[in-house]
Amino acid sequence: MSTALPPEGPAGTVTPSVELRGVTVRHGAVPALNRVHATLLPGQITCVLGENGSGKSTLVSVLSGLRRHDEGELLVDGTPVRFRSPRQAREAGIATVWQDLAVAPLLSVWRNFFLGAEPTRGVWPLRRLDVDGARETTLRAMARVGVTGLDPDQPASALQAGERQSLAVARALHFGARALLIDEPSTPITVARQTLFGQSVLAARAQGLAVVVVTNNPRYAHLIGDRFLLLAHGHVAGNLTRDDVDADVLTALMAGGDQLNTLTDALTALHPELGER
Ligand SMILES: Nc1ncnc2c1ncn2[C@@H]1O[C@H](COP(=O)(O)OP(=O)(O)OP(=O)(O)O)[C@@H](O)[C@H]1O
Repeated sequence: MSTALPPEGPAGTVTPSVELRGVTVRHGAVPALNRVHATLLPGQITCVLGENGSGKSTLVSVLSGLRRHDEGELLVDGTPVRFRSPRQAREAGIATVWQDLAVAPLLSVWRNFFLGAEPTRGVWPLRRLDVDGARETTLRAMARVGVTGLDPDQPASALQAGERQSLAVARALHFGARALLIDEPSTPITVARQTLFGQSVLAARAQGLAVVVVTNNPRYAHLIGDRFLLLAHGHVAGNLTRDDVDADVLTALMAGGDQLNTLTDALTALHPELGER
C-alpha cells in the first residue's frame, strides 16, 4: 500500500489540509459555531466531541459544503474557499461519510463504488465498460479498508451498515480525497461496525488524509484519535492532543458542565497554546 507523504512547507512545517480561522455560522441570532479555529493536518485523525447541540454537525456541514460560513476563513491546502455546494467541497478533495449513508440498493457493489466514474476499455466507437477491471478495483479498494471476501456483484442492499460506510471511505481513497469527514451515528453501534469504522479511518490516515471523526464516544475517540476538538455551545472548549489527555480525562471533559470548565481551564493554563477560543 502506498503511503502519501504530507506536503511540507518552507521550514519543514506541514501545510494543513484544511484550516478554520475564526469560523462563525449562525442559524438565526445564536451562533451554532462561534469563531472556531481548527487545523486539520494530513495523516492525522481529529475527533470532534461535544454534547448535543454543541455544533458538531454544523462544523461538518461547513466543511462538506452544505452550509456556508458567515464569518471567518476556511482554507483548503492554504487557499481560502467558500463552498457553494457539496459538489464543490468534493471537488476540493473533501469527502464526507454521512451517518445515514445512502447507496443505490439494487445496483451491485462495484457499480456503487464507481457510480458515474466507471472505467472503460478500448476506443470509441468500440469503447465499453471494463467490468472485470471495475470488480477487481473495487475488491482491492475494499480490502485496503479492511473488508475482504466480498462478492462485488452482490446488490449493495446486502451490505451491512458498516460495510456501506467502508465502501464510501474506499471510494474517497480511490478517487483521491485529501480530507475525510466521518459523521458517526450517535446511537450505539455494534462492535463489529465500530471495528470496520476504525479500520477504514486508520487506512485513510495511513494514506495521508486529514481525517475528522465526529463521535460522542470519548473512549473510542481516544483509541483512534491524534487530536481532540471539544465543542461546547459552538465554541472550541478544548483542542488537545493524545499527550494532553488520557481516556478518563477525555470522558470527564465530555461530561461537560463544571468538570469541563475546570479541566479545560487547568489544561489550557498548562498549555496556553491549546484551547484556541
Ligand atoms: N437548521 C438549523 N436551524 C436552526 N438552528 C439550528 C439548525 N441546525 C442546528 N441548529 C442549532 O445550532 C446549534 C448547533 O447544532 P448542531 O446540530 O451543529 O449540534 P450537534 O453538536 O451536531 O448536535 P447533535 O449531537 O444533537 O447532532 C444547536 O443549538 C442547534 O439547535
